[in-house]
Amino acid sequence: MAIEVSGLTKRFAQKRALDDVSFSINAGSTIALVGPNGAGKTTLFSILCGFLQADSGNVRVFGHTPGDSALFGVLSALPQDAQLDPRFSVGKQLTFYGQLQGLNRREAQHETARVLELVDLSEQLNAKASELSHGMRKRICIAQALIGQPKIVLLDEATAGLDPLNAKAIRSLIADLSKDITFMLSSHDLSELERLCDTVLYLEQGKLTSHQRYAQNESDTAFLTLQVQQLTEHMKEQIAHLSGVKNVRQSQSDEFVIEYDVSHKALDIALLELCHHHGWRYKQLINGNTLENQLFATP
Ligand SMILES: Nc1ncnc2c1ncn2[C@@H]1O[C@H](COP(=O)(O)OP(=O)(O)OP(=O)(O)O)[C@@H](O)[C@H]1O
Repeated sequence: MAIEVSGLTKRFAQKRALDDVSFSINAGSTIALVGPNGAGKTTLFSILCGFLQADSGNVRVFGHTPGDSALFGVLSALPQDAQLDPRFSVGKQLTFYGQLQGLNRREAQHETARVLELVDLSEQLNAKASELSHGMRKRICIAQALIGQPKIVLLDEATAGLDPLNAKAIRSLIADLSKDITFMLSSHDLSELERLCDTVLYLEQGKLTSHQRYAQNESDTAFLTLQVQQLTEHMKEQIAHLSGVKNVRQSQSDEFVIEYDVSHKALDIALLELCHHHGWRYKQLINGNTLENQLFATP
């Protein structure tokens, strides 16, 4: 088990930042930590890293108490407000960080080259952090979190404020590395999380209100999400009449979530034919039920 948390509570004065939180995560999972501002995500990260002490409850990371020296180099984190020192070169800072992890100078330099290549910034080895763009600095901070080949990496808002290309580069890197590393990602970008993660922890006012494996389907039910340009009368009823459809729910003003029997594999085609037949203009047809719809479904 990568992470086991039971009855975790953390207070700041009267405020319960985490309130009796329990969950467990298998090694190899990619976990989304979701929740509104102030929900307790950063507090949870800080406790897992050993930066903050819990008031009560039990927390284990690969069987160890957070902060235990056995987790040195095993767990690493990118804090939300991670900063590089503007005065020193990227290479110097990453090498220093590697040495702090117990590598000798040569090993640390080698490791610096490896992680810079991972984030596609090898040419910036001698650049000072102050000379880099925001996106580059963020990628360097991610490189720093990967030094020493950790088994679990916590990334708090790794792609916040990045342009689409930089964000995509980081997502691909996480997807590539997730075969060997357990990632826990906090983000407000649900579409990003649903592409990367197989498990979702949803925190709200310090409470874990949802802990689900985001496997699209392990039952005989599948989902399609249809977004249309404009809703027309009886659209919902007409979709519901298609063979295999179990339920149709309007999730947004222009969106339906269609639950259907998984044996009706050609329902997507039938749906597109129905759109064509009625002249409905659709924006997109998504295979599955979006994370947003799963978390914020209105009954
Ligand atoms: N050092 C602190 N002192 C006092 N209160 C704190 C402290 N750190 C966090 N809190 C409070 O604990 C609650 C949880 O904060 P936390 O930063 O963990 O939320 P978050 O989910 O990470 O929010 P965001 O999405 O805005 O980053 C908030 O009400 C916050 O005000």
